Parts: sequence; C-alpha cells; structure tokens
Amino acid sequence: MTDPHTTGTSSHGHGPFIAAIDQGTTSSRCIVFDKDGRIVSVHQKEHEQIFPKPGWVEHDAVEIWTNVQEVVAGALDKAGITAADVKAIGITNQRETTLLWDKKTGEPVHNAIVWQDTRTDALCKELGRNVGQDRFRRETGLPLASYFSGPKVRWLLDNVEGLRERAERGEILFGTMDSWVIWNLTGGTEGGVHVTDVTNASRTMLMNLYTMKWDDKILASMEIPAAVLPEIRSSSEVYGLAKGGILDGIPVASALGDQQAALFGQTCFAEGEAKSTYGTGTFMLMNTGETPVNSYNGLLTTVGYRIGDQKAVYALEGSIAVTGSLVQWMRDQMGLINSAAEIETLALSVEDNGGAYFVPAFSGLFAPYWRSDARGVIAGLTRYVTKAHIARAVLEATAWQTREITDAMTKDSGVELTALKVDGGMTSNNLLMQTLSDFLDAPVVRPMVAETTCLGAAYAAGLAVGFWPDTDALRANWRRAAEWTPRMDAEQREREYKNWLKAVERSMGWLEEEE
Ligand SMILES: Nc1ncnc2c1ncn2[C@@H]1O[C@H](COP(=O)(O)OP(=O)(O)O)[C@@H](O)[C@H]1O
Ligand SMILES: O=P(O)(O)OC[C@H](O)CO
Repeated sequence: MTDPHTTGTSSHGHGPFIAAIDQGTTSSRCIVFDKDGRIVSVHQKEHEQIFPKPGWVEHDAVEIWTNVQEVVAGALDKAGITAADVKAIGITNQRETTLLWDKKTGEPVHNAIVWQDTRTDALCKELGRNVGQDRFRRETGLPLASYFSGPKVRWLLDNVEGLRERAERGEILFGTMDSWVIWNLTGGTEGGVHVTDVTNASRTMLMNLYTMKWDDKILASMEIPAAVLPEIRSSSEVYGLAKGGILDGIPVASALGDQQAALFGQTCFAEGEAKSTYGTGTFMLMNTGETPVNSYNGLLTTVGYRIGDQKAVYALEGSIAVTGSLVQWMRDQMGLINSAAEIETLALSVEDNGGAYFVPAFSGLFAPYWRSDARGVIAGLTRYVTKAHIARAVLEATAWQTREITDAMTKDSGVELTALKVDGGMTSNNLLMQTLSDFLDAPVVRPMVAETTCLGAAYAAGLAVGFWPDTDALRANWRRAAEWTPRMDAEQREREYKNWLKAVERSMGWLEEEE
C-alpha cells in the first residue's frame, strides 16, 4: 500500500517547468508539467488510512509531509531536472481535512481529522439547534455537516487536553492540508507562511462567502479563537519562496482545493461549464460566475477560484462521499478483488446487477441529501446474487449518485447538461464511464490529461509567475482523449433509477439521534 509509484518520463524538451503537489485523501503525488500542459513525470505515494472507531478517519500529517517531500524529489528525479528548471510550485489538496499544530515545534497536536470522519455529527446537530441551520448556510454556502472543517477544529479544541488554552495564547496553528504543506515548504518553524486560499477557506464553514473573510460571528458560535486561523489569500499568487529542501528558493504560487483545481485544470472558466472528478469520493462542480448561486436542491455554494486580485469565481458543487473508496473497501476490507482495476473485470463477468443496489452511505449521505443518519446498505439481495453482481452494483452506485447530482444541478442553475467532462482515477474504468453515460443519458468526455487536479494547480501557479499569459492560453491545451455516448433504453434507465432511489431511502434513518 505504501510503495512509491512512478510513471512516465518523456522527451518534452527543456524547461522551464511547473511542479504541482497534490496532497490527496489516498496519496500524495507530484507532477511536473511542461508549457503545453503535458505531463513530464509523476511520483506518487499512498499514506495510511487510520480508522480508530466506526465512522472516524484520520491521517498522520507527519507521514504526509514526509511523503510530499519524497514525491517531489521523485518527480524531479524522474524528469531528470533540478529545482533550477522549476519556475513555480502549485499546491492542491484534499479539502476540509483538519489539522492543528504547534507553531514553535511544528508538531501536530493530533492526527488530522479527515473530511469523511463523522465524529462531529452530534456537535453539528447541537449547533443546528442552538444557532440554526440556515445561519451557517446563508453566510458560508454550506449545510451544517460533519464534512466541513469548523466543527472538526471545535472537536479538537474540546477534546485534546489543554489545547484550547494553548490556542488562545496563540501557540497553535490551524490548517487544511494546503496550509500544512505551504507552511512546511516555506520554512516551517523557521518562518513558514501560514496561509490558505479562498477555495479551501470556503470549505471550513468559517469563511463568509461574500466578504471572503473569516466570519467573527460564526467563529464565536463555534468557539474557535481567531488566533489559530491562516491568512486567506487568492488561489493564484506567490505566497512565499520554498525554504530548505530540494525546492529551495522556488516560488510557491498557487493553492486550490483539489476539486476546484480540477475545475481549473478542465478549463471550466465560463459560466455553466462543469466537471466531475472520480477519486476517493466524487465531486461535480459547475462554474456559476462572479456571484454565488444559492442551492435549493442539496448542493453546496463554494468558491471556484480567484486569480490574484481579480474577482472571485463561484461554483455549485455536488459532493459524493464514497465512490473510489468503495472500490478500495471491496479490495482491502472484503478481499473480493486484488486491485481497483479488477473490479471492472469482475463486473464484466455478468450482464447486470442481478437485482442488487449498493448505497455506500459509509459517512452518511452527502449531496443532495445531507443525511448523517444514513449508513450503507445493499438492497435487493437474493440467493442469485454473486460477488460479480455486487461489483456491478458498486460501479452503478457511482453512476446513480452522479445522476442525482446532475438532476439537482439542472434545477439550481437552469443549465441542461449537454456533456460531462470527467477526470480522476476511476475514469480509467471503461465500464463505469459507459454506465455513467447511460444513466445520465449524455456524453461523457475525458481530456488527454486526466490528472486535471495537478494540472489546475500547475496552471494557477504558472499564471501567477507569468509562465502562461492568461486563461485563453490554458484553454488551448485542453484536448479530448475519450468519449462515451448513451446506449441504454430510456424505459430501462428510469425503471432502474426508481430502484436506486428506493434503495437510498432504505439507507436513511439507520442511526438514532443519541448515537
Ligand atoms: N480501474 C478502476 N476502477 C474503479 N475504481 C478505480 C480504478 N482505478 C482506481 N480506482 C479508484 O480511484 C481512486 C483513486 O483515484 P484518485 O483520483 O487517485 O483518488 P484521490 O485523488 O481521491 O486519492 C481509488 O479510490 C481507487 O479505488
Ligand atoms: O482527495 P480526493 O480527490 O478524494 O478529494 C477529497 C475532497 O477534496 C473532499 O472534499
């Protein structure tokens, strides 16, 4: 699980290049890009997933920082270049995952609490009762849910002994993974900069979506001292120079949450353009222009990106907690497959799902339901069902959940889906992509560079240092690599969609209030 994995070097000529670091949920990777936005080298390393209790998910932030340094060195080595060839570094990251660390020693006070972790459910319910659901959604664009960072910070302050006092004395720093990586890259205890960008800040539930500043009233209601917070900056600007280490002296010039980075990498710069990224979870974002669009159908309002001192661009987001991680679960916990790719072979060994529907509500249900009381179910089981049918149901779960999001997106934005741009690790699964096109009844297109998350971070960093002149130059790099078109009979689609929705209902209400 922790073996480093490198791919591809090529003869893309001589630099300069941009290096992007993607600190993801499953792994950290570094990709070196050339001026045409082509991949020169990749180095990637998985980190441990820590599950201390049902519903809890943690990461060791020190392991992550060690891996980040290793993948950077690996990617430069593989490309046959040194830091002198790198014009800027871009950062992108799993969002919401929350870390508090000691400013003086640089040591985390606790493992990072990962976005999927549900330990703050009860706290969120309490905040909802005391402060009101709408209050948070109005200012931050987010429903009160354990997914977001604010409640996780509060949990740490309440549960790590003596931490609140230390935080109030200004000894503790909070950050999502972008802040942690940038702080360490720029010197750590030796003057590291403590910043985050607007996209990551928009996922904390602590930033006001309209002013782009930390919201004092929300901080007060969450009982979080302002002293722990990083400075909110744009997504594309030089935050500081890397200090020490292999990248010493190179500008750190972008930060975007990974899903916003993918929106950027897919060059969705115009209002109405959307992408969906299939990784550990799945996240569909639609660019909605310079004003936030409220959702009435269970989507999030979030910041898409902000380039330097230009106006921020907003997005609507449909977040699905469990997609690729369900495939991992089939591999690691169930032992039904040996590799993620094997799920396709297994699923293809049968014609259909044999009547089984798998609702992977492992962290409750995210969009469009936001039900923390839901838990996973497999519905429709009979003696007929084999592991191959379950494999098929696993893939279909991702496609049906996307269908629910696209339906909500159309209702909220008024934009009909004409084609879906996709990316992420799961898009190498052809059966899944065909199923997706069938269930959406729309073409699904994948670009030449499927690593759009890193590409987006590289683009934003490159813009900040003048490596690329403007977003039009980036658009010119987008090329289609693959397309799937619908082949499913409409009646069958609607019949199966109804079954899916019935299965979803059965996943809800599993947890009682006091649990
Ligand atoms: N061929 C495949 N079929 C289905 N799922 C896959 C396949 N290859 C990878 N995955 C899943 O995709 C995820 C990895 O994708 P990636 O984009 O690297 O994720 P992340 O950025 O969230 O770490 C894993 O959860 C893995 O189970
Ligand atoms: O690391 P990923 O690609 O699973 O993305 C995680 C998301 O940012 C969570 O909001």
